[in-house]
Amino acid sequence: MSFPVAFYSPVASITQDEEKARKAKMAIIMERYKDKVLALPRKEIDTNLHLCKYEGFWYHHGFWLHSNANFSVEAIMALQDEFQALPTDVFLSSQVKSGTTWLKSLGFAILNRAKFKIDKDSWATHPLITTSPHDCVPFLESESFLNNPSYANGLMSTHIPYTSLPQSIISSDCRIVYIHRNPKDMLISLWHFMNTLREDGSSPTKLDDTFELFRKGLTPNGPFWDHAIGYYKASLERPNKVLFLTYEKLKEDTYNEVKRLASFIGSSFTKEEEDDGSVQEIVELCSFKKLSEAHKGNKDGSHSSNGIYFRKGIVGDSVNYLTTEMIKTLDEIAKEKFDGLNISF
Ligand SMILES: Nc1ncnc2c1ncn2[C@@H]1O[C@H](COP(=O)(O)OS(=O)(=O)O)[C@@H](OP(=O)(O)O)[C@H]1O
Repeated sequence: MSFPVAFYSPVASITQDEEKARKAKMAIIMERYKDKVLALPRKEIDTNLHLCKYEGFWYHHGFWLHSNANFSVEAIMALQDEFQALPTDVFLSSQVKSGTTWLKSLGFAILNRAKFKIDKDSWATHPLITTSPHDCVPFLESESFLNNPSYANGLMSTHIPYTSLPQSIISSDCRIVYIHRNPKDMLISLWHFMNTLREDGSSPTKLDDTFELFRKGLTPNGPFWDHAIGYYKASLERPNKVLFLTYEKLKEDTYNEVKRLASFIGSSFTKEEEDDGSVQEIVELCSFKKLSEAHKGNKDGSHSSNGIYFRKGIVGDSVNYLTTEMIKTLDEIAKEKFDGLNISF
């Protein structure tokens, strides 16, 4: 399958000339980093998953070489060379399938609440509903961002590991918010997602196979554990700059975590807003229930793919799929990797 051209952009459609221009730009980036990428260790896992290892993490390579490689290692290299963060920027970071869509929704609703009202009567016209969380907050390393950096309105997201972020993000005063998720739930979410993307008629990936890859760290932006550790350590070293959230805590105490998030990104709720129900309205607007109702099953138009980001949205679903042996293996890896660190698994 291929994603719609403007998948991660707020532009529903682009002209043929614009399409030509963006392809030309991506071709330049591909060419610029060709030799560097060719020299990287590679794993051709199957027709849908070709990974290469860069700075300790695995990535897709090539923007159009593979069906779902909207992200690519070339993009990360280009960002490392060129991207300039502003001190006022906010970056929402995550591993895939760890709460990215939720965090994007919350960040966007919080920071834009003066522009896009969050009271129930305004929900129908809110961009999180009329477009999608992924349209509202672009991925830094996505093809559409690289082609349209003007989309960067101060709120961006990324799956890039902390240690590979463009230097200007690390050294500037911007804020980084990371969302971590229990690796077992993340794995099950990823497995379902990969099979949902598989529209080429091939048989679904077996859980055993995805488990094996995950265990070895062979998932896009993996190893999962190293990704979390990078941001966790950064949050300890620079607590005013990096906030480490977890999907589970956000589920358990959404109201207070949303307040904490707002305060961290410099947009605290006033006493008046708390009293008039604004926090609760954001919680509900960004809830799995509201967003999945708005996007799931919508198979028409330019946002046809948005439903794939909503499955169950619960904590602990992995116990319904993983064997006792698989759980034991993953817990042992986490225990060893997260030893001495207060990271949940
Ligand atoms: N608003 C909200 N609240 C709670 N949970 C939510 C929400 N939106 C998405 N989800 C669940 O998050 C999982 C998808 O993860 P990501 O958003 O990180 O996916 S992606 O990396 O952007 O593709 C996936 O988890 P699973 O249901 O376990 O598969 C989604 O259902």
